[in-house]
Amino acid sequence: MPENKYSILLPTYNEKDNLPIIIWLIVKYMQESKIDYEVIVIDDGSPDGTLEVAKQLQKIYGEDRILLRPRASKLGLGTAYIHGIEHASGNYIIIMDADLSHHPKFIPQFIDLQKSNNLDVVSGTRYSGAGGVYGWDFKRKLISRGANFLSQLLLRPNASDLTGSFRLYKKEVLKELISRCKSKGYVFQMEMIVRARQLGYTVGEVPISFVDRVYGQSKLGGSEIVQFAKNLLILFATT
Ligand SMILES: Nc1nc2c(ncn2[C@@H]2O[C@H](COP(=O)(O)OP(=O)(O)O[C@H]3O[C@H](CO)[C@@H](O)[C@H](O)[C@@H]3O)[C@@H](O)[C@H]2O)c(=O)[nH]1
Repeated sequence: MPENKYSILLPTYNEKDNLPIIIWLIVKYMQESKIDYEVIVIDDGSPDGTLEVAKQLQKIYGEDRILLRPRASKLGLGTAYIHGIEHASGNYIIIMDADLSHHPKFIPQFIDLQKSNNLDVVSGTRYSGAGGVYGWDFKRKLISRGANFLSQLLLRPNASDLTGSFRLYKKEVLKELISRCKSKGYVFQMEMIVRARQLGYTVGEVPISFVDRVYGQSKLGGSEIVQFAKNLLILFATT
């Protein structure tokens, strides 16, 4: 049987300070665990020069390990994932934020859990077991908890962290889920898990520590929250 390969998708928008650290950590943990991998950076025309930094990192770690799949302008997180998957050569896809809130040390744990249970999806959870959130102010914690509570109530997905985005998928499963998901914005992450459950795919969870970014800014604003509430209700009505 051919060896497994893991394609790690890193969507970036203004992450020039975080990118060298996250990529260094990914390389470290993948090498230590002897896991075959590639990192795909999907930068959306970041004005801070993220792509130039990514090009330097490609020179350091090699073009077979660090792939650049930039787009000219900010087209959003959901379509960035789709763009990355189109270029992924791995049979497994790992999706994570590039801002250091998702620590690469959890990747081998995701892989171990997937392998030992042949799971279709492994989702990082901040709201179960040893999982947690560090560095958020009260308002941001309330938004995240509120969003999770509301979605648990409406969708009953049997998953403890619906809004998180640190996940591992079998590539074929991810492609099918994407083809069925209609949500845009932050609700997209949620719909992926809901659809996975509906289609009978197996979902496991790994508790993760989510640490708020030190460099740069979150792209979550008031309009995203309003959009989230609207899209959640649409998802509720259509599932
Ligand atoms: N290519 C691309 N990347 C983007 C874009 N918008 C954001 N990103 C990248 O996507 C990652 C997450 O973006 P943030 O803006 O830092 O996310 P957040 O508001 O902190 O939200 C996080 O938490 C949410 C809920 O807990 C999650 O739902 C969300 O996916 C993310 O993990 C970062 O790597 C960021 O650079 C975009 O339009 N295009």
